[in-house]
Amino acid sequence: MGIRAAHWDDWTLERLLDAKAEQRQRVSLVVPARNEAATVGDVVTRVRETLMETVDLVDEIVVIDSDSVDDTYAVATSAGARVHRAAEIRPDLGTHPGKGEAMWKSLFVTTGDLVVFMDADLHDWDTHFVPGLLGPLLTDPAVQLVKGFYDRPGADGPLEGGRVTELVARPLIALLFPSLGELVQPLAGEWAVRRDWFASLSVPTGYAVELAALVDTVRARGPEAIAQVGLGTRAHRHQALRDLGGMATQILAAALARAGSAAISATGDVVLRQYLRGLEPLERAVPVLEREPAEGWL
Ligand SMILES: O=c1ccn([C@@H]2O[C@H](COP(=O)(O)OP(=O)(O)O[C@H]3O[C@H](CO)[C@@H](O)[C@H](O)[C@H]3O)[C@@H](O)[C@H]2O)c(=O)[nH]1
Ligand SMILES: O=C(O)[C@H](O)COP(=O)(O)O
Repeated sequence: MGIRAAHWDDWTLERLLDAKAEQRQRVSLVVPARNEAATVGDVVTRVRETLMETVDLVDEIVVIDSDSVDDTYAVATSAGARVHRAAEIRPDLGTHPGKGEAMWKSLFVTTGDLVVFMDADLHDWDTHFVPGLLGPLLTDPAVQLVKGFYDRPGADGPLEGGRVTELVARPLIALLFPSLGELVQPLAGEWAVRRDWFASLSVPTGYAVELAALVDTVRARGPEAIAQVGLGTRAHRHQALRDLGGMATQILAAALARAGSAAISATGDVVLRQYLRGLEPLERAVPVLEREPAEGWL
């Protein structure tokens, strides 16, 4: 059996609420956010109103403020989230920049048996993303990790949007991890996982957290431990191509480390040289560090 695919409305909300109550599962929504004051309030408010206050699907909404220098903390707090600064969570364990770091640290301040991750920069999305991602976890005990997928509309057709997906993640999967080849959006920031499983994984501190979790899950538990759920359409803020170079470097580092490359050290920074014009390089230090499984400290 390969990776199971489903659609978000394959389960009624009532069925998911019943399953959650029967299994006594708690659900945490975790939103890692760095400088997302413009959009994080909407994400928090809509999920709180529809899935926490109207029904009992989500037990807590936790925003992890990832070194923001804007009003992310205040906006998310006003919207009704519990907000933690990543650097202030378990300071004894040190602090690193990055999205994966924020997600790893979230394990120390959340209580959900099931953890749903959502990006904070969404501007075309809906609250059905959350029950959709919970569907396989609440109805199939073999599933450990659920990825969302969606159409990413763009001016030049459906491949537009997802530059790192098309140019880095899919080629890596084809070459090194073909059992993940059925995934429509392997890098989606909207995914859900059983707490115990995520806590058992090594977590890259940067943007490779998604690919690493997929590779480690399929290797340890097989494709039947992963499900993907169609969520409709999603649009987000786009990063500059130059910044995506850092993301691509992190994803390549995590993938090559898992392929056994001795050239990859999971401890330091990689220097990425980019050129705006002429021979003068713009150097950027890209962290490729990984956190050891959180379960050792929980
Ligand atoms: O240091 C950081 C950087 C980003 N974020 C947050 O992480 C989310 C996604 O970041 P973004 O820069 O918008 O990522 P994308 O360019 O959209 O990258 C896609 O691909 C990445 C690689 O798999 C995933 O991590 C992302 O979730 C997915 O949206 C947003 O809420 C950010 O605020 C942090 O919390 N800390
Ligand atoms: O999935 C990706 O490749 C990244 O999120 C970048 O997406 P974008 O090209 O739509 O900005």
